Amino acid sequence: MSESSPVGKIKVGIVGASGYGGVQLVRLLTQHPEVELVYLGGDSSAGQPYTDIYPHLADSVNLTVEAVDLGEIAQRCQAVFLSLPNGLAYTMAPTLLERGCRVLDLSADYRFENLNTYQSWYGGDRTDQTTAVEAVYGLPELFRDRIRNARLVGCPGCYPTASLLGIAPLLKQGLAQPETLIIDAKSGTSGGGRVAKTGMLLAEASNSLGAYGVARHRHTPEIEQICTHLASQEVTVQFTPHLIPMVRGILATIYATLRDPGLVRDDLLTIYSAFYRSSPWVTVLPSGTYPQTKWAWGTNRCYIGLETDARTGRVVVMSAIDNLMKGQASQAVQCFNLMMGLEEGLGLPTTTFYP
Ligand SMILES: NC(=O)C1=CN([C@@H]2O[C@H](COP(=O)(O)OP(=O)(O)OC[C@H]3O[C@@H](n4cnc5c(N)ncnc54)[C@H](OP(=O)(O)O)[C@@H]3O)[C@@H](O)[C@H]2O)C=CC1
Ligand SMILES: CC(=O)N[C@@H](CCC(=O)OP(=O)(O)O)C(=O)O
Repeated sequence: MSESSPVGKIKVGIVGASGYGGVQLVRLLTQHPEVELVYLGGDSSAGQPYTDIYPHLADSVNLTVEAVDLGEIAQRCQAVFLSLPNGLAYTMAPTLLERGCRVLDLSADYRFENLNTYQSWYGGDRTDQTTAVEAVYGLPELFRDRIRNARLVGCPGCYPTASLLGIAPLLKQGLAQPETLIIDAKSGTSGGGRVAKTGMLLAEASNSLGAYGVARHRHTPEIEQICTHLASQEVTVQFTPHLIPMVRGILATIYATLRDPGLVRDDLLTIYSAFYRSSPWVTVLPSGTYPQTKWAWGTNRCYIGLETDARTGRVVVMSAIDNLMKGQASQAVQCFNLMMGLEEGLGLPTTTFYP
């Protein structure tokens, strides 16, 4: 591993720099006051100057994408972000850790405590059990202290981030019946990544709305794993994702039956505000205000609003994030800040462009 640069900045690399996660990371890390971006890696883009892929970054970055060489990466970088399709990070992270790098994986490879769960949803042949057990789930609002001490962080999926931040106070404080949880979530098309897919063509996705992965989306076990941890009992959830014709953003609408049907909206808002008192990136909205995904665009924020329904005894929680930011890249930088002993919000955009 290389020493700190002369100016004392942390040398950082990104593998998967040409993708949507990669380009968010480039934007954030080139503006981060404690980071020197020294390495960009990829596969089909290897050999290309980065600004041939993203000309709008011509004034910010002067690097060429390189083929992945783990020894070379470890020599040049103190921390590495892996922004790759599922199933690749686990072939790279053990070597990078062994050679002294901190690793932040944006894929699903290091999100699961139990590798059997990973393999039954994602396939693959995992032999990195020792590495996987040391990984920390990168949701700072729930696991801040563990992330501070981690060498390897498995950053959450976009739907799990929106869902879990909306659900956490309900389960942690025993306010809702866990078995009644239903999550109805909508995502913009950038959630599918930059790789060409027919369903993401303008002609297919625009002016249309539909569910997919019903009762079998791979974010279900990820959400259930953390819900089980929060509730201290086995939790299953009904999770239905939808593709919505917008570029960025996720809105998760969460339904659950309250244990005490006498609880009203303002009681719950008080509890939510207290729960997130030390989490400045979660904004609990005032009574009667429900979040819009547009408010979170380009920021690391999660906006939460809620309502109770005395007729059904349910609470309805609405949670909005930018899938590429709090749902992916900026959350990874938030974790990086914690791992490196920096102020948690360093270099993270706080306010959206609007409208
Ligand atoms: N998009 C989203 O909203 C979210 C995505 N994620 C996760 O983050 C990860 C990245 O997603 P996203 O940015 O959307 O994906 P993209 O499809 O946009 O980008 C994938 C990147 O992986 C690189 N890559 C693919 N195969 C290899 C390989 N064998 N070796 C080196 N590089 C390779 C590609 O490089 P090249 O172009 O050079 O081939 C490309 O840069 C995924 O695991 C995704 O599930 C997590 C949360 C939210
Ligand atoms: C709209 C859309 O296609 N979204 C993606 C979510 C991508 C993501 O965050 O998934 P991982 O990080 O767990 O791979 C999907 O549903 O597969």
